[in-house]
Amino acid sequence: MSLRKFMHKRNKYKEEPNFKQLAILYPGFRKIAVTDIAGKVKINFKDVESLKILTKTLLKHDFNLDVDIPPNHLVPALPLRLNYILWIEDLLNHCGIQDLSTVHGLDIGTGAICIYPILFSNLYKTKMTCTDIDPKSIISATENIEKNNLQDLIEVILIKKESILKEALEKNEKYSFVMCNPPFFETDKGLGKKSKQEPPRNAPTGNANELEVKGGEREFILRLIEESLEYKHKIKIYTTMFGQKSSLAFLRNELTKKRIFNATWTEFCQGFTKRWGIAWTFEPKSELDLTTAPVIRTRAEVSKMKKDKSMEIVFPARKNLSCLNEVVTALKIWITELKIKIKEIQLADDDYPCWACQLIGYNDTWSHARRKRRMAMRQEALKKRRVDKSESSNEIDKLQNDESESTESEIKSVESNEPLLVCTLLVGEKSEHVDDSGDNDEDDSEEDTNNEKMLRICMLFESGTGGKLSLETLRQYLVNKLNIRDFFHKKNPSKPNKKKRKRKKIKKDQSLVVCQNKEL
Ligand SMILES: C[S@@+](CC[C@H](N)C(=O)[O-])C[C@H]1O[C@@H](n2cnc3c(N)ncnc32)[C@H](O)[C@@H]1O
Repeated sequence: MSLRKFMHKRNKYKEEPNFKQLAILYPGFRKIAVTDIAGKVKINFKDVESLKILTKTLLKHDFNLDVDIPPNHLVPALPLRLNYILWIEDLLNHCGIQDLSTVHGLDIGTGAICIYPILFSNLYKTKMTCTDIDPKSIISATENIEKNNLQDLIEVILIKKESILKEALEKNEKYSFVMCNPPFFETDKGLGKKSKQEPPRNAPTGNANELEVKGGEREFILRLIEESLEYKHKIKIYTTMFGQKSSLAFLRNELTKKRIFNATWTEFCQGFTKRWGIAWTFEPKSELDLTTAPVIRTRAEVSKMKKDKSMEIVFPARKNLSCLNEVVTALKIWITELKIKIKEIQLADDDYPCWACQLIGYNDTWSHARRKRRMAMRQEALKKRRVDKSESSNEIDKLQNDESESTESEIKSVESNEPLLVCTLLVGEKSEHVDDSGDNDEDDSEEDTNNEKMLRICMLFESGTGGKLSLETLRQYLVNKLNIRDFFHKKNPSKPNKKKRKRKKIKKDQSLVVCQNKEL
């Protein structure tokens, strides 16, 4: 499946480049262009030379940049590079920086074209410093910078392998962001491993120095995280890209282990490849909250959530909750009342209308909500009555003791600065829908009898000190708010509700006593 529709919304390559126009305008491109029997102009993506000319032509046509790509070096695919750049722009905007000409960025492992710095300075006049350990890449990068007259904005540093950030931070005290496209593969395994997989759609480019590193991308990024702990606020936003899906969970886990909670991740989707990005900061959340920054997460996430039936609420549409919009509006009100942060997620899923967000709760405002409400009402009533001074002061003391007990455990989680619950919420109308895997989504349609319109809220636990239990209690809270307990009990008549079970138990106990009395 093409991932083009999940590209960043401002990525100009969301629309396929017009190859016919490029062939007319650029003789170099014309040489590699072929016209198929339907009259469509194409190029051979399995040919390295064609890829090189495509990148050079697009840089000229879309950015007025002239570059040389030395032989046997990585040919940067522009849609991915732009996706990463636009995400960084989003993160900077999110922390209040709208004018990117005022910031200074750092690009680790810039490569022979110096692709990220030349695009950043071309697009936004951003000041960039870039590093690499490969002297040949540094020479070529410098030539490309000078060719485009960008030497006032970009400085290049040849660094030693040992440290990732040290030398760049010796040159400049502070950076607004750091970006990095590290070598993906483990030394001596990378290129070999690649050949065992399905043949790549595009010709592989790049040499072992560019693509391989000891320990692979994980080791490299772990080193970057370690070093970030040393330099902390010297860089406002730390980011990196990576190429293996399995690294996502690993790296997020590593950040959590190192108690770096102000972090986020995104997907970069282009053509038929997906890459991932993570970002973290040591700034206080009051100034820069990355957990609420814009991200792109595609349907794989959505499908996963839809398959996880354990944490979902399915209920029939009804007055005031008759469609997706009404449910989302109600949820937003209830969740805001609970002082849970809502971070909307852009899903870019045109086929399945749904709304998704990440919820971040620091305080358990949803457990025992009824008890808390009752307690508040009693306290209010007591204050009003003020009849017997001694009696009421005793009772008020008792209530205050009760309250302080219940809030103490909550305060602990608030003070720890670590969220109690981070979860993803996906809300949609439960309609006939075939997902990516080809599974029909109506497999479990036991609940939607009588052709009633059904709505669905899926909840996926991400992290938090409260564990999955806190998600379950939040689910219970929403079930109560939606007032759909009766619907559940109608569906499962064999399982009476709590009140009925209690009544049944009392009846049973009473009849037992009667029997015992009779026996006596
Ligand atoms: C995958 S290439 C990325 C090139 C370019 N940034 C791009 O996206 O097309 C990785 C680059 O990192 C460089 N590199 C490897 N180890 C490094 C280190 N410790 N510090 C800086 N650069 C490093 C390599 O020489 C190579 O140019």
